[in-house]
Amino acid sequence: MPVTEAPWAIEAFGLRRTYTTRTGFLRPRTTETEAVRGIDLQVARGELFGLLGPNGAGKTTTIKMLNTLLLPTSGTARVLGHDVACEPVAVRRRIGYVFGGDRGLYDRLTALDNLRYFAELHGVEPRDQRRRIAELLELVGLLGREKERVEGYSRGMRQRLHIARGLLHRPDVLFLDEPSIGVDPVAARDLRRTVADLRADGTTVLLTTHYMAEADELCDRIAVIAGGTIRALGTPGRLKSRVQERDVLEIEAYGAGAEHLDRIRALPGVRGAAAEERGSLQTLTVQADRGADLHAPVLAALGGIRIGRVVTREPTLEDAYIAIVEEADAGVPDDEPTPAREAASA
Ligand SMILES: Nc1ncnc2c1ncn2[C@@H]1O[C@H](COP(=O)(O)OP(=O)(O)OP(=O)(O)O)[C@@H](O)[C@H]1O
Repeated sequence: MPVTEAPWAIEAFGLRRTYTTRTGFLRPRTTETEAVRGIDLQVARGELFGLLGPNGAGKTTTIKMLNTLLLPTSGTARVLGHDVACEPVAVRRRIGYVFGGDRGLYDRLTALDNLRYFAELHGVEPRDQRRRIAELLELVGLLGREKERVEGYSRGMRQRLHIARGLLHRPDVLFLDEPSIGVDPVAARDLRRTVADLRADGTTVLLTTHYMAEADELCDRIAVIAGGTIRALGTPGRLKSRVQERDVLEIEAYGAGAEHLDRIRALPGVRGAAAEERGSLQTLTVQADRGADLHAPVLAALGGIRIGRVVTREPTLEDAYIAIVEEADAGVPDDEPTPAREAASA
């Protein structure tokens, strides 16, 4: 019988995961956290798919179920046609997993020795190792630096070495969990280029990131997860179209509190307001109906506090993301089409 390859690189249907934790010694208590509450997802072969969501949304839990590190509480998922729960070995053979941060490399070894060690661990044939490692060092831009100890590497270089490590066994699907965390902007740009090259080579990539510009630049499609469910799914353009009828007012402020944001949210024409803190400076982002001139009323709502730069700009993917997550927080029901719902309505 001819072997037919699955059309999708990744599929998930009704994927759920609940964590059970026990606390207390004398009076033990069990707490249940529903981290993922029914995710439906289909990622095409060769696609670069982004998972975005606030802290605790369930992104890492989803990735860990898809890459066989965690068993789903219910639902099913397949990678390249292999069921993650019933055929974990077949799945592991075809995937790579790269996570951000400092774990997973041997600092006292050179980059080359790290890659040799992991090549052995992944069962890369000894005669292929030298060529494969050279290819990967070239791909991630570390050729010429491979004989240096990793302890002297910058964060960006470490991340690129992590990616090389994850690709040693030529996986068809690569899970990249926050690769650019803590990496400076120039190194992050180099990393993005490496990720784009992977996609150009035909690798399917599932990427989680908190950097919207990164997701906008790289991803073919994005799913926004909040509270353990997918709240929006589509191309970056499609997600941005959700906020295209809006203007965004950006205000630098010093000392704005929750009461100021509430006052702004109550203004007619305002669709949402969020604040990002950087030291004593806050950047307030106010989304308003297009054409509603809110300059004066917003400044009045901030009466009494020091204001810096004020600009009106076009909405970005980040604004769409904020709008989606705020709707989720406000308990607005989500009406995203999912594979399961599409099949049900067909
Ligand atoms: N091992 C665990 N035991 C208990 N609860 C957990 C465990 N791991 C995660 N959680 C909880 O599950 C929820 C989802 O966590 P998860 O790490 O999947 O989110 P995330 O979207 O990856 O967040 P972040 O962006 O912060 O990495 C959170 O409420 C988290 O506290």
